[in-house]
Amino acid sequence: MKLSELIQTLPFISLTEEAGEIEITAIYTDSRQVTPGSLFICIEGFQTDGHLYVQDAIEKGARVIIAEKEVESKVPVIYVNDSVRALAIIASAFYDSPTTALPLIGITGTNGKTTVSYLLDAIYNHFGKKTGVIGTIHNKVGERLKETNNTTPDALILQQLFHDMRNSGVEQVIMEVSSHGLDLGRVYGCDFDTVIFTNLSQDHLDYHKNEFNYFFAKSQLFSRLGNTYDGRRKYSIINADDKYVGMLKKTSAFPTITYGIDSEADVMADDIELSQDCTIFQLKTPVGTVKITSRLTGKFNIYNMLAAASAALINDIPLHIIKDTLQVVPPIPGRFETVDFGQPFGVIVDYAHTPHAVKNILETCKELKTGKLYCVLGCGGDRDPAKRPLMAREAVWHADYAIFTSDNPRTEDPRAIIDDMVQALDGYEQTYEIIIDRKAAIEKAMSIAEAGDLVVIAGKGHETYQEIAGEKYPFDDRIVAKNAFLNKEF
Ligand SMILES: CC(=O)N[C@H]1[C@@H](OP(=O)(O)OP(=O)(O)OC[C@H]2O[C@@H](n3ccc(=O)[nH]c3=O)[C@H](O)[C@@H]2O)O[C@H](CO)[C@@H](O)[C@@H]1O[C@H](C)C(=O)N[C@@H](C)C(=O)N[C@H](CCC(=O)O)C(=O)O
Ligand SMILES: Nc1ncnc2c1ncn2[C@@H]1O[C@H](COP(=O)(O)OP(=O)(O)OP(=O)(O)O)[C@@H](O)[C@H]1O
Ligand SMILES: N[C@H](CCC[C@H](N)C(=O)O)C(=O)O
Ligand SMILES: [Mg+2]
Repeated sequence: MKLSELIQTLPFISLTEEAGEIEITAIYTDSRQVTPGSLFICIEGFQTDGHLYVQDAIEKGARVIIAEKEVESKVPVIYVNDSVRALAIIASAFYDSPTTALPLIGITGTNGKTTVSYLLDAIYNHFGKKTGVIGTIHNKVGERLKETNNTTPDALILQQLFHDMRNSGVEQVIMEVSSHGLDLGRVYGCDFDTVIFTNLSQDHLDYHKNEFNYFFAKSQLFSRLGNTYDGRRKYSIINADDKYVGMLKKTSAFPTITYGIDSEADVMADDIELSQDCTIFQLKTPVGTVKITSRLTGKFNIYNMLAAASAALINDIPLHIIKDTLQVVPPIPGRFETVDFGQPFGVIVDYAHTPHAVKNILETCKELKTGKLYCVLGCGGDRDPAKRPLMAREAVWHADYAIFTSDNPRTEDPRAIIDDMVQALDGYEQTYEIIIDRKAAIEKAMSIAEAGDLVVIAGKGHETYQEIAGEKYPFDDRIVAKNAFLNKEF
């Protein structure tokens, strides 16, 4: 594509006629990947600054540089005031604005995004639509799975994915939109049709600094709905039981549908029965009421089902398809995943990594066990330290006994993370212990649990690695628990 076409919507750019004719073969933000004939965009990051790698990019064949700060270059440089926004505009243009031709659902909120995306994927597939999914566990184009580093990838990867989806005949895209994704401009240029809010509670304060900024980042998904008034039907779907419902309704540029259990809402759940392996409730919608028996457990999963059902209904998926799907959809990997290897007690692996999620999972489990409730829990390194004591407090408040251990320490000292967790647990010393090594902590829980007890292994869910001192090692809570039990002597 010609450079002049790629940058035509960037403000205040003047190009010589000759430069405008340059054919751009690819776009990169990482100099290490640059190929001949490409355009390199300098992005200032958290670890380093893309402006430092201009020479590297040129040596590898970059023909044009986009920069925010002055750089030395023998090839044309286009200066912009916001490289991240320029990246989104250029990537969208390079890949022919794929989201204008792809119905796009965006899901945001502290907890539940992955679960809602799985549910919607299953509903759309059951309805016969080919889907694309972008989220924490993987990205998916039809049946093809692609690995991912981020819940919401940067604009370049996103537009490449959308392009791939459009070329592969995807009819519906379902995407998790993280607060980082919104705040760091990764979703500039995405034309959302339906946006969903699950809930908001404490997380990521290391990045956002306070809850208002965190909320503001999330709320952008709702104001961003208003990008185009081209006749496409657009809706926001909001949790009526969350304290932010009022503010989000005001922010939303298009009609709002609410869902809830306690507050009056358009889509509601009633007559709820929870057990360890199923959930029963009446799904009440403006087009009828149906009874749902789902394999997803926990009150919080009813909210996830309501969110998915609301988004599907408003997009004309018949209620019977929604019901049939919710009845058969299997538990989401690492989300309230029951691990059964013949042991006489229950084991649940769950991705709870916020105070609210730890509280929810343990409150649900309290109702489901007949014996004691154990919780194995750690907190991630290089992530919001403010949530650590709150997560630990929820664990000792709601479990009979907690074992505090490592999650992904990343670049932090594992012991220091646990010290942060236990700093405000005076008076609870008899109800927890510390075992830094996660495998040993799980083994301990497996060795003390007895018939009727329930062990919740929280924080890592589906993850198949543990990141220690910047290195990723194979680690899967489900396998470690199983091996610990099978090697156990009774
Ligand atoms: C803190 C953060 O968000 N970092 C993201 C960021 O990386 P960074 O800022 O560290 O990048 P950097 O290493 O400083 O590099 C700056 C620039 O120089 C370039 N560079 C670098 C070296 C070189 O030799 N040549 C070169 O050109 C890089 O390609 C980059 O363009 O840009 C990368 C590419 O887009 C992201 O993958 C990376 O996410 C990291 C992996 C991360 O852990 N992010 C977390 C905090 C995150 O975003 N989480 C959210 C929410 C999760 C949830 O709750 O669901 C998510 O959406 O994943
Ligand atoms: N609707 C909900 N309300 C509160 N907690 C929930 C809800 N749904 C899931 N959880 C809890 O949060 C954990 C993570 O769920 P899920 O992966 O669906 O959320 P997410 O928003 O995608 O998280 P992440 O931001 O890390 O990707 C679950 O394992 C469960 O403990
Ligand atoms: N998306 C979340 C995942 C946290 C999972 C937990 N296992 C950790 O490593 O902290 C984050 O990046 O904050
Ligand atoms: Mg997720």
